[in-house]
Amino acid sequence: MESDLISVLWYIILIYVIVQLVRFTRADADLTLLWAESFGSKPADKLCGKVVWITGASSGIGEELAYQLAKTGASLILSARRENELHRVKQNCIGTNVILNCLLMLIRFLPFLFLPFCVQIDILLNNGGRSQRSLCLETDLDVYQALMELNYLGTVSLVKCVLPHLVERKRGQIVTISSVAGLAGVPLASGYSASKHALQGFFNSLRSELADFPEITISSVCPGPVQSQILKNAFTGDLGKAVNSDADQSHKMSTSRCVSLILVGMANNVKEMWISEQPFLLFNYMWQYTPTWAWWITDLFGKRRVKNFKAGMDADFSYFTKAKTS
Ligand SMILES: NC(=O)c1ccc[n+]([C@@H]2O[C@H](COP(=O)([O-])OP(=O)(O)OC[C@H]3O[C@@H](n4cnc5c(N)ncnc54)[C@H](O)[C@@H]3O)[C@@H](O)[C@H]2O)c1
Repeated sequence: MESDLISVLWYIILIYVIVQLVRFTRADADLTLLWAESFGSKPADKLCGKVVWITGASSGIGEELAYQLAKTGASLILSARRENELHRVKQNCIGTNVILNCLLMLIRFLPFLFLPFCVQIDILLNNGGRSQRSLCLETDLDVYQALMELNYLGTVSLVKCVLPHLVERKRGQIVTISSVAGLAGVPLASGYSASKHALQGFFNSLRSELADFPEITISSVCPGPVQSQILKNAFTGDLGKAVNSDADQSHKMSTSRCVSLILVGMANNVKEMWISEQPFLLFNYMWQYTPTWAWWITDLFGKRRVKNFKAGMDADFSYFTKAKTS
């Protein structure tokens, strides 16, 4: 009788483990973030009325962040390199943001009422950045310098501008779009990966320095491949030349899903968000918990990635069964 009970218990545990494994194969974010999505605060409840500064808002993840944040009722400050693209994004946001429309009416008639909103920043969203597609042996030192200046030092300089203001008010949020390349090594992106690792180190240290300010949240977002213009804008080995390829991106996570998860993380003060479809999510867990296996797999796929790149093919497709030409 007792042994029957133990057997039943083992079966229940086995079924539970199988169900969790099946669920994990469909997961596109780490467990904390998925839990927050199901049971945590809703973005519209937490982010409505916040003043959010988004860098790199003219395309990709930054553009989608602007749209989804506008829908929650947040007030936005958008910045990027291309002014005309920013105007396009602004117009699209105004179309969806009721509060922004009301504010614009107020600006027209009572400008002084708008001033307090202009000077206050609740959330700095460090999103602007560029990637890289080149072998270390073929990459000028200038490219490494540019990647560190843009992705790392550019972000640090904005943090240094905004942080004193958050500390004075004892609250606020700094959210930075790092990358899976900030947690793991990525062949053909040694400079990009280094700049994102630098961000991880910086923000993990800063978070602890701010332990006396529990209402200031420092969040790092580590997405895997997401649809955007990142590949088109990526540095090559030559500083003056971008990749400029319109390669198929259908294998990547949709921008809207990635951004909706980022908003969930922001609303629930999640400190590190892993956002990836499989197998990249599994790869994140391996880098964290079984690095020896992760190195072995990185070498295995890295070889194919480099081989495809040398053959003039789209390096990203080396992770998938069918390699496509760029
Ligand atoms: N798309 C992905 O697969 C992916 C994965 C992980 C992390 N990320 C990160 O997400 C962030 C957004 O990238 P994306 O994928 O949306 O690419 P994207 O190229 O579509 O957007 C990048 C944005 O950064 C801005 N930018 C680039 N250089 C700049 C500069 N010198 N000064 C100011 N702004 C500049 C661009 O104008 C653009 O608005 C980046 O930090 C990137 O590293 C992207």
